[in-house]
Amino acid sequence: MNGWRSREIRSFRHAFAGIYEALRSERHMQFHLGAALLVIALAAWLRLSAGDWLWLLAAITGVWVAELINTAIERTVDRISSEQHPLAKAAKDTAAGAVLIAALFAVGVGLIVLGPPLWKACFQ
Ligand SMILES: Nc1ncnc2c1ncn2[C@@H]1O[C@H](COP(=O)(O)OP(=O)(O)OP(=O)(O)O)[C@@H](O)[C@H]1O
Repeated sequence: MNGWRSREIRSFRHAFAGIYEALRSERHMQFHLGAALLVIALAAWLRLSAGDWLWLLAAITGVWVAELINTAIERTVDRISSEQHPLAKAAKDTAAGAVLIAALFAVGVGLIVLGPPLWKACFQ
């Protein structure tokens, strides 16, 4: 039981270390953190419904997961070789494409969910 628990704690520690490392080294991750905090603050200020919160949290999670996987793929490709190769380019570009799709989804959700109540709060 104790062994199982310490293994679980170690896994959590490794996962948090990965998130910290990505945040420390990737300026895109820092931007995503700032954007997520801003969106959460706005959602709290606008007192959005539980359904709206779910859309926002899904969008934030999607971007973070895509960016973390993108970072892992970049690191793996760089670890294998620093030589220029079309497959290395394809791997990195495809991973970047995943981030782009998640980010576009997040922008869409932000406009649909935050746009109308924000407009109302600011201009009506
Ligand atoms: N080994 C390689 N072989 C061929 N093309 C590469 C290679 N490494 C990077 N590239 C090309 O350069 C682009 C930028 O790669 P890089 O590793 O600098 O990531 P990045 O765009 O700086 O990402 P981030 O800003 O998130 O760190 C890649 O998307 C790819 O098109």
